Order: sequence, then structure tokens, then C-alpha cells
Amino acid sequence: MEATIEVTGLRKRFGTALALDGMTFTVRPGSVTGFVGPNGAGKSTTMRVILGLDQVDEGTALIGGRPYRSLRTPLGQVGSLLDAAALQPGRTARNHLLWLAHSQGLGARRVDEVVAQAGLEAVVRRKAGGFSLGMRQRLGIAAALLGDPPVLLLDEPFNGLDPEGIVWIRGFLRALAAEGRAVLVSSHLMSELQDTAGQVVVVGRGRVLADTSVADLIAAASGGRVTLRTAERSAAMTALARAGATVAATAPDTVTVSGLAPERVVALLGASAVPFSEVSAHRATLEEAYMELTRDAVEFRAADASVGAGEGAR
Ligand SMILES: Nc1ncnc2c1ncn2[C@@H]1O[C@H](COP(=O)(O)OP(=O)(O)OP(=O)(O)O)[C@@H](O)[C@H]1O
Repeated sequence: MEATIEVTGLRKRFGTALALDGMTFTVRPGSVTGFVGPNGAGKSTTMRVILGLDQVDEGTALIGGRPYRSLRTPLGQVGSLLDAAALQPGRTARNHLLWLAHSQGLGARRVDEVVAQAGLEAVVRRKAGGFSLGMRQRLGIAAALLGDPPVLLLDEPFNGLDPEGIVWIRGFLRALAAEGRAVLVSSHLMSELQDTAGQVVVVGRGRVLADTSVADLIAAASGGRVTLRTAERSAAMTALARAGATVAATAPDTVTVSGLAPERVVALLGASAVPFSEVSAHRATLEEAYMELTRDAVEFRAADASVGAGEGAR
């Protein structure tokens, strides 16, 4: 089966709330695709639609070219982690996995393999009800891997993980994608996807705001700006503004300059005898790029919440 997820023109209303408003993107194999957006942007709803758990008013969601409901052995084609809390608390982790495995014609050997992959050996005979959220996330990931699927969808898998767990999952997801899987990972924090995602689909208000590689997203947000560090900030700002630059003081000793190349900034400061300790091409962080893109979507949601826009219970 082709390892892809194709989402086209999804629209969905919950009462008066428009949860999905033309959501369209494709997830390809080989790198982790981050699915990022503020709370309420439509990430979970999109994942539920892809997995055939929610109906849409319009649009299609295909896994390897087919709707989820037409897949003959779903666990072998797509693995998912939607809600790590969704398990029988009285059952041991191993029995939980055995039960899932048997429902798909898989045996205990495969359970032991995914337990090892997810680093759960030490706790697998304990009752899952006593697991921390981080352990539940690992158990959910083990369950998603049972059928060795070419497509993986993980909703907020970083939730509840400690720093060591976050480092583990980053490497793990990268390795799964490098094996040729399509891996879609949602988060409302761009920083969690640093060093993990190669592609990002940024969403807000139920639609795609950007669908690009991480490198291109950062380059676009960097926008040819120059960062200048100087103890004589106002003299520097005056000299650069006189040469036509747009300048902004961003810290007591820092100025962000737009409209001039770094070499020109150095030459102008030299000519005006303004001392400086650093002139560098500004490189936006992933977080800055994300904040820039989603600012309006966040404002929309905050305003929406304050009038309590009649959304149904979740
Ligand atoms: N079952 C439901 N009933 C009513 N409204 C819903 C339901 N599920 C989602 N919504 C609404 O749809 C919109 C999208 O929600 P969704 O959970 O998909 O967003 P999200 O991006 O996953 O957010 P989060 O990061 O908070 O999980 C929100 O306005 C939400 O309140």
C-alpha cells in the first residue's frame, strides 16, 4: 500500500462552530509531518475524520488512496494514537496489547516486539490504570505499531512525557519515518516538533495556514532581517534609519534591522564610528515562524471563547 494520507476540502460543523473549513493537505512517506496549530484549530477533528470516527459535511480523507472504512486490515495499514487515556485500567499493559493484537489476528511475539520498541519491558505486567501519562503514551504508541503499518497518526504524543521521553520519541518518530512510513504528528507547541518534523502543516480556524518544509518556514520568517548588538543603540538606530533601513529596538543592546544587508550595516556603523559587538543575519526560530503564522487564528479563538459561541460539549 502507498504510504500517504490525502485530505481534501474537509468541512465540518459542530452546531454553530465551524471546526473544519476546507482542510487540505497531503502527508508523504520518509519524514515526520508536524500537524501544528493552536487549541481548537481542528487537528483532532481532522485525525478523527481520517480514521473514519467522525463524518464530514464535505471533502475526502484517504489513506493510501482509500477511505479508512474500506481498508481490509486497518491495523496493518494505519496505526493511531488519539487518546492515551482510552484503555481498561484493570488490565495489564501486556494484556491490553494482546487483546488488540488478537482482534487483528496477530500473536504474542508481535506484542513483545512492540513492547521492546516502546521501552515498556519493565512495566508491561503492571495494570495500565496505574500508569503515568507518559507511560500511557508509550503504551499507545506500542499499540499503534502492532500491525507494522506504513501510515501513523499520533495526536499530541508528547503530552505528559518528561524531557528524556521527549528526546526518545523524537528519535523514534524520525526512525519510523526514515523506514518509509508516512507519520503525521499533532502538537499545539511547535517547539515539541523541533528536530523531529521535516514537513509542517500549520493550521488555524479549521484550515491550512502553511504547508511547507521546516527549512522553508524558517527562511520565510527570517525575512532578510539583521540582528545588531551594540552598547550605543540610539546612535546605531539613527545612522541606519538615515540610510533607509527600518529599525526596531528588540532588547536593551539589540536592534533588528530590515532593508539592509549585513555588510552594509557594518559599513554604515563603521562610517558613523558606532561600536558594535555583533552583526548577524537574523534566523527566526521555528517558534517565531509559528507565532507569526498563527497570531490571527489565536486571536480569533480567544474572542470566540469570550462570547461562548454555543459549541456543543466535547
Ligand atoms: N464533539 C464536538 N462537539 C462540539 N464541538 C467540537 C467537538 N469536537 C471538536 N469541536 C470543536 O471543533 C473545533 C476544533 O476542535 P479540535 O479538537 O479538532 O481542535 P484541535 O486543533 O485538536 O485542538 P486541541 O489542540 O485543543 O486538541 C473547536 O472549536 C472545538 O471546540
